[in-house]
This record gives sequence, structure tokens and C-alpha cells, in this order.
Amino acid sequence: MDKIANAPAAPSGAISPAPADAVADLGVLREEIDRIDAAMHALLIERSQIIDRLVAVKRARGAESGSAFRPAREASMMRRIVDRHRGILPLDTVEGIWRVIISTFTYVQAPYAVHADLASGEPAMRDTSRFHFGFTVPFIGHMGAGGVVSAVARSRGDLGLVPAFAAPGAGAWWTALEGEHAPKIIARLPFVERADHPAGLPVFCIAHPVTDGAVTEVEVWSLHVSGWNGQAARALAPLAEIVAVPDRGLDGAALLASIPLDAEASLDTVLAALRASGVSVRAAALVGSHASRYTHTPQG
Ligand SMILES: C=C(O[C@@H]1C=C(C(=O)O)C=C[C@H]1O)C(=O)O
Repeated sequence: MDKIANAPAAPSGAISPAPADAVADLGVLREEIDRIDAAMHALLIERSQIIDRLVAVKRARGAESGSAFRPAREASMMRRIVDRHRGILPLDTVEGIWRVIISTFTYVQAPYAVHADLASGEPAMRDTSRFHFGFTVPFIGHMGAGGVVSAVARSRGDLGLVPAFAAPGAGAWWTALEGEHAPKIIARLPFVERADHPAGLPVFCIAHPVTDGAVTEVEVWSLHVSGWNGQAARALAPLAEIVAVPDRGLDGAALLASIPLDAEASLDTVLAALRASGVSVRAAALVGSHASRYTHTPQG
């Protein structure tokens, strides 16, 4: 029995049926949406074909190391996408769609897994990983940054995610990045920062040293110092972002210093500021670099 045909008549005052031309408009608009969806899908298929050609070119140039991830290129693509966005689709959605597109095309070029440090909270780290790398790229959790760094070191081209802030009890995990062939920090995520980012946990992305497409706007140094004090911390604040943990001895500290290279800041100015504050620097090793932090404000 046809329930609709037998439904009681709508009481007066209920929503009246849409006029015939509005129904026709809805049909036309839905056809437009189907056309756009088919065109977007066709463009993604066309993008895959370009990626196939890009893989062949990279192979021919011998540029293919372990990972196909190119941090400089990704940072500039994400900035452009965010800057040109307009309309009612939320920025979070646009950014998330392109993170999944780019990360998955990187994965189809050369499969990799993401190893993440869950020690400072699993939900935020899992959200961050899925936002930036999607669900096709395997996610592997570790209890601590040390496990992440060794998993990346053992892999062919995996990536690691470690909090980019002083996580309680984390220790000086970055000293494991000091050797010439040890993994390095190659990016800081999110590429585009903003106050209400849905996956805004600041993380360092770790990989085997990048030979092609590294970005060096911000250098990250591991420093071993003695005499670490509050005056030194204040003197460094305008020059570098510092994570400091106790290291070998009473006033010793291991520092992870992110130095945005510009007219004022460089390793030399940071070392000079440390010495002027009575801190002696025992060792310094470059443990990575990444793109400048880029902040989006709703006013642009
Ligand atoms: C396509 C490339 O490889 C990776 C995938 C990208 C993409 O799908 O757009 C961008 C940068 C790389 O991480 C590339 O090197 O250009």
C-alpha cells in the first residue's frame, strides 16, 4: 500500500507544497551540484595521473630518498590555499581536505606510516595526525618521543610527530637527533596557525634528513649549557623559542632552540645572548629546520 497516497491531508496552516518552479529550480541546482562533484572527482583523477608522471621524474633525477614528503612545497601550498579561501565553507574543512589530498598523494608515491608520541595525551595527538595525514596513512602510537625517533630511524621513510612544547616528563628527547645520519625535525604543524584550529596541537614532524625540498626559515638547535638561569631565558625570548630541561648536573640544561633566521636572530646571536647572561655553552648541534610559523587571522 502506498503510504503517501493514503496520508491524511495536511491541516490548514501547515507548510504548503513548494511551487512547481521552485521544485524545478531545486532539480536544476542539484544537477549543478552533481556536475561540480563529477568535475572535482575528475580533477582528482587527473591529479593522480600528474603524480604518476612526477614520480617518474623524481626517479629519473634520483631525488627519491625514503619519504616523498616535501616540507617547503607543502608549507607554501597550505599558505596559498588558506589565503585564497572565501565563501561559507569553513576554513578548517578546506585545510583538512587539502591536508588529506596532499598527504595521501605523498603516500601513494612512497608508502609511509606516522609514528606519534602519545605521552601527553592520545586524543589530541590522534586528531592532529588524522587531520594532517588522513586515514589512509597508517598511524602508530608510542609512549614517548624516544620511541618515535627510533621508529623513524629504523624505517625507510616514516614520519614522526612529537609535541613542539615542553611536555611534562618528556626529557631531552631531541638529543637523539644530533648525529649526522639521525632523523631531523623537518616541519612544524599546523602549517597555518590560528586561535581556534581544530587540530592546533603544535607538533614537530621528524624524518630522515631531507635532501630535497628542505626549508630553513627556522633552524632548530640542540644546545647543552651550564649555568642556565632566568636572565638567560628572558634574554632569549625575543630571539628563539626554547624548550629547556635539566641535563647532567645541578645547573646544566639541555635546550631545544628554534631560531627564526632573520636580521636579529641566528645561532651566533643566541650564543652571544647566552654568554652575556652567564651561561656557558658546551655543545651545539643542528637537529632540524622548518618553515616560518604562519598565522592566519580572520581579517587576513
Ligand atoms: C607532489 C609532490 O610530492 C608530495 C605531494 C604533494 C602533493 O600531492 O601536492 C606535495 C608535496 C610533496 O609532499 C612534490 O614533490 O611536488
